[in-house]
Amino acid sequence: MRLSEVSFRYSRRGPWVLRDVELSLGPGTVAEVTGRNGAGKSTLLRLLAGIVPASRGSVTGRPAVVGYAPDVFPVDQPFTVSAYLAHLAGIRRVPRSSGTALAERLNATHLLGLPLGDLSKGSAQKIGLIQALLAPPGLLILDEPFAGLDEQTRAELPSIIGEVAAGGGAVVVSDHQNQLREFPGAVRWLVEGGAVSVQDGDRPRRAVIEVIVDAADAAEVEQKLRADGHVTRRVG
Ligand SMILES: Nc1ncnc2c1ncn2[C@@H]1O[C@H](COP(=O)(O)OP(=O)(O)OP(=O)(O)O)[C@@H](O)[C@H]1O
Repeated sequence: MRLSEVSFRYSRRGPWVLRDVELSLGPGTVAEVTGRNGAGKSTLLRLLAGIVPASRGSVTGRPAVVGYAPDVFPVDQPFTVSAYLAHLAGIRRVPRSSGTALAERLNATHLLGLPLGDLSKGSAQKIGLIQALLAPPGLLILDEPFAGLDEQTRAELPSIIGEVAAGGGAVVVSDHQNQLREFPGAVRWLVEGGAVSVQDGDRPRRAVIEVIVDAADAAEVEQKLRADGHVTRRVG
């Protein structure tokens, strides 16, 4: 996917939020978007997701399936969580069980029967994340996903991001707390003064190794690897 000379403003006479942005995003790339409050991180994410069109320039090569979790998930919809996820599963042509499986993984099964309007901010954030992951995304965009989440879900997020990337999806995460700083292979985009600069840093390249362990030890090994900052994924 490529952004060429992209500029954006919210209204015809409004101030430019982003100017002449040049970015490319390959399959399996994880990009962390940083910048001060109001710099334009959410705007850049909306442009990438296709929620808003570029005012000037072009956005090309956007993958067909985009999962987008906004910074504030809109809960003013008259559905229960499970009806909402089932409805979306239908639209995205994935089994209804996808939502339930993700709810289990993200410790959200207790939310399934609740009306969307009754969700707390953190719970709404979780459902926003689940809906973004319902169909395996070619592009996953997470706007400040760490902000409202509980500790357990927060700890799970790097693995989820790693899995999407390992499957060839690109992932863009805005994160002003730099929680992905240590994420192996992530690139950093700094939004500042309307420009987006790619921060190279000395990040090690990512490598994937397969480790086969006794099933009985799997949870313990996984926990140790994660504690050491590695991204793990159960296969089979
Ligand atoms: N819907 C909108 N209409 C008009 N201006 C907007 C809109 N959304 C954001 N802006 C303006 O665009 C600029 C960039 O906002 P944006 O939300 O993209 O920044 P951000 O870096 O994500 O900030 P934060 O870290 O506070 O979420 C700000 O000046 C903001 O006021």
